[in-house]
Amino acid sequence: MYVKICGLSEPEHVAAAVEAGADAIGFVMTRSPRQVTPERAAELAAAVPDHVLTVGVFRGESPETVRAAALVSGVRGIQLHGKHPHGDFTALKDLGHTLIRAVDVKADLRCGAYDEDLLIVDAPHPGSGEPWDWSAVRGHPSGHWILAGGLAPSNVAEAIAAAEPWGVDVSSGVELAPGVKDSDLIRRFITAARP
Ligand SMILES: O=C(O)c1ccccc1NCC(=O)[C@H](O)[C@H](O)COP(=O)(O)O
Repeated sequence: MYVKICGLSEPEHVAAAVEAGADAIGFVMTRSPRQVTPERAAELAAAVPDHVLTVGVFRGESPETVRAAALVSGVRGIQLHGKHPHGDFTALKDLGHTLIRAVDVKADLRCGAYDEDLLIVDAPHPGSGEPWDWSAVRGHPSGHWILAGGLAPSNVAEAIAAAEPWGVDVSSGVELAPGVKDSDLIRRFITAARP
């Protein structure tokens, strides 16, 4: 089970996620309680070993803005939320980054339909921590797809059983308050996702 921990902003939580076995960690570089600047993301990403994918998270920015932030931060993955057209993915392809399309269940659920490498199927409000009917997506996405939205240590096993994803992604469920991560919750989430 591929596990991504999103919305990190402190070195201790980056270290906890890496040590606990996260496959990917996300730095939110769009409006959010978890927003970090590209420069701060660069500091955090510098401590991450190569086997863990560092991801910049964006929503609605132009490809030019995303490209600049990705290059300053040094992340190796780009996650686009919202109604980004296919052309935005095409415009970023030459970077060679792992491209991630993040959508809700009503979108095109074929991973690769927008030339992306990974697909995240999320709640309608990303980063809200709101659970949704994960079983509704079961059997619909194709390829490497990641379930997100309202996941937590207490429910991630249930969500995996309901949706049968390739991976899982969490933010609010490993926080004490919006934007305040907790190392113990990060460890518990990863253990629960990979029993
Ligand atoms: O985290 C945010 O605040 C955010 C804001 C704008 C776009 C995306 C955002 N987060 C993206 C993520 O990858 C979250 O991990 C994902 O939406 C799940 O969030 P949660 O329900 O809080 O676990």
